[in-house]
Amino acid sequence: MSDLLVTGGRVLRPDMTVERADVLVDQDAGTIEAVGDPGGGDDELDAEGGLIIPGLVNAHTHVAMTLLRGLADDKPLDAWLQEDIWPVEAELTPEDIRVGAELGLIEMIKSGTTALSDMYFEVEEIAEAVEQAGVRARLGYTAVTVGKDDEGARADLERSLEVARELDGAADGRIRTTFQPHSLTTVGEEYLREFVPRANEAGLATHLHANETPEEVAPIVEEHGVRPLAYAEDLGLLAGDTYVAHGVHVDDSEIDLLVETDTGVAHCPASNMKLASGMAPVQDMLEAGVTVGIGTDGAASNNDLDMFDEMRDAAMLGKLAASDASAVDAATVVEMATANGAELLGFDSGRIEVGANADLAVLDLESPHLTPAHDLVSHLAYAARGSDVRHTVADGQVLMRDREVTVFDEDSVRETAVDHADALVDRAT
Ligand SMILES: N[C@@H](CCSC[C@H]1O[C@@H](n2cnc3c(=O)[nH]cnc32)[C@H](O)[C@@H]1O)C(=O)O
Ligand SMILES: [Zn+2]
Repeated sequence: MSDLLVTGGRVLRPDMTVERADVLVDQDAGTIEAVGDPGGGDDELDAEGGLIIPGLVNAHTHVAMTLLRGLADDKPLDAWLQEDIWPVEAELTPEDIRVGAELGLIEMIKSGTTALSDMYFEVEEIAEAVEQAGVRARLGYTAVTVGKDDEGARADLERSLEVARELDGAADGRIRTTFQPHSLTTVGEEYLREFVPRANEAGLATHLHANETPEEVAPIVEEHGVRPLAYAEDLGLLAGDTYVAHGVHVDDSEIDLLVETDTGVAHCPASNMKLASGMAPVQDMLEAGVTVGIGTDGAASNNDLDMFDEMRDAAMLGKLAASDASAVDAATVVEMATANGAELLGFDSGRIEVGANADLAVLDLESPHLTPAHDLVSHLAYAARGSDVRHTVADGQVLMRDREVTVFDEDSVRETAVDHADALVDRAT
């Protein structure tokens, strides 16, 4: 048996208290063996002057979109997707997606993220990158039917079912999957009526974009006479193990539906601000009992994958949306980015506790911007940055030690990514 002792630091416990403790990791089982003063350990990680926190969970992203970072900014969702993003994505090769995913995963590991929920295509490439990265992921193939003929539309949805079935449990169980209709407006009703019941019968979890912009809500209300999530429920989309990305424009009846159907929300504050999509009623959803996690969305609408940024954005935007400075407080955003995200993704992670998955990060506290340390939970939400992470561990394995990523050759991935991004833009323009 091999053990890893994370030693000399303080630990953030599930009840949001901080105590001085070491964490002993069972590397074979990939779980936390002891918290306190267990001693031992075949290997050690120095957490002196640091804080051990659960690895952050990015509940909604498109990890390979790192190659499109900074390519098209300052536009609303529809124009951004149709005029800029989709034409370039049409030129993406499997190799592009592989290196884009590797780059994104390196960025995540370097900012303390140990699990992600991803929506994209060429998912086999993303799965291989995730396997190498050592993190956990919910992956899937995203189906779009608008602009496709019947054959193309069906093939896309079949692919989404097939990928969800085939990749589930890959990478020793670190990879789980979801069925992924892109959204309620980009997949036609006839297709949703046919394929959603099939996904439910196969016991697949479902992840889709919903209620992101007013422009997406209006046509659904016009055509079906009901709010988008009522339409989704009618389609059977909320019957299974489902979570929706965004959930910005949800009314009280839809919040009730989310609670009744136990449907979670991946809140993406930076993307919602950047595309001017709107302000999600996060405090209302949390008070009603909805499980709300936090996601960065893709790097082209953020423009980074740093979950510390995202926690701060979630707190700030949540207060503004509620016109209440006490809304979406520091402890709440930390819980959203850890335990809630893990619950959405279905991983036994997101907390430093004996028996839980050994997914954790060690944060360096000895920096001017984290001094003094009146309240470390406040620092996590409002002052810390991804670059403060010293070590990252997932499934008991060290993915970054003293800021050195151990699972990829960072420089080589960065160089390859630049070449692929340049060639991609040349092809697309
Ligand atoms: N199979 C599809 C690919 C869809 S992947 C998932 C898509 O979601 C897009 N995307 C990224 N961010 C957002 C968002 O905030 N809302 C909706 N779509 C987004 C992303 O660019 C990508 O095209 C096809 O053939 O077009
Ligand atoms: Zn998205």
